[in-house]
Amino acid sequence: MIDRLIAKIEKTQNPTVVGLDPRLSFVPQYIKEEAYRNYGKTPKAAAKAFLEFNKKIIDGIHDIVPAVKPQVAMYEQYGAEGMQAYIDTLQYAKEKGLMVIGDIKRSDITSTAEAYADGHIGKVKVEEESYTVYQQDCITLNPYLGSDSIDPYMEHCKNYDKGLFILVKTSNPNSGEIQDLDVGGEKLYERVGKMVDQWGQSLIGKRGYSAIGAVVGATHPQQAEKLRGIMPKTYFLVPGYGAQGATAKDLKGYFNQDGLGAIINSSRGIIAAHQKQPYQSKFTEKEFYLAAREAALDMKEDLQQIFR
Ligand SMILES: O=c1ccn([C@@H]2O[C@H](COP(=O)(O)O)[C@@H](O)[C@H]2O)c(=O)[nH]1
Repeated sequence: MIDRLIAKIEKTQNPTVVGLDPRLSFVPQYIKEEAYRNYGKTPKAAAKAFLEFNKKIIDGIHDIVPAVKPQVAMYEQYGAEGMQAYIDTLQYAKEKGLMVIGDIKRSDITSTAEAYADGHIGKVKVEEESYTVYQQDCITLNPYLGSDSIDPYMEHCKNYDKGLFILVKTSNPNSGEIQDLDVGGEKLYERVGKMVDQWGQSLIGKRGYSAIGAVVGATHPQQAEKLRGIMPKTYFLVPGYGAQGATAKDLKGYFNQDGLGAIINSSRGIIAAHQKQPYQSKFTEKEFYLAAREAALDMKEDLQQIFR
């Protein structure tokens, strides 16, 4: 998985992942009106509107970014119909050649983790038949339950060429309440970083990076620099650029000398660009996907300064 991701980053010359975190307030009126006409103002209508919205966004960006990161919470809140929109979004993104990072942040005891792993990055069996339900190349996990909670996913990474991004230092303002605690002379996030690096050693790809990556928020550049030193073979998934305030200037320390090692996420900053300047003045509401494309190209150019 990690070699495929690196190949896509190199092909697009763009270490960006577009977060597919739809909200009804982002969806243009014409899409919502059609959904409400067909299904009333129901969770089903919201889900149908999300799928239509996502497909247009994917059409707008699929050739200029390597990956998308659908955030499951946005879909799950609408129940079964929402999850169908999630599943259909994954499939459409894969059809368009994108790598897919499912932001599902799961964590549980081994026997339950096996079910999550089968469903999300493996296959589920119904008697002698087996099915791929969620078309994801990698998923996010919470490491709080320890290594036995991660093991089932590691097996599937090996068997199905999949990957993980494990929470190490999250972007939210209060992440330090737990992640910065002192544990025997080091910070908890450093200890977790070392553990993730260790877990990843058996899954190093041809390019020298592991299929077991880490989530490291763009809003914590000092901590990221420490982690970069602690875990040189671990790819970082970096949320926090754009809507959460981080800029390209904060991001140099997230990358290795080879120009690889990090992929930067922006969700609201791209998919809701049509509601913000300068894009709002340039594009009509119906052209929201063109606004997203331009915002993604602007982000690509912004990130170039890291490598100059
Ligand atoms: O530490 C973390 C881990 C995950 N996220 C997720 O990334 C996106 C960020 O969205 P923006 O609109 O670009 O702020 C969202 O899905 C979060 O759940 C994170 O922000 N920080």
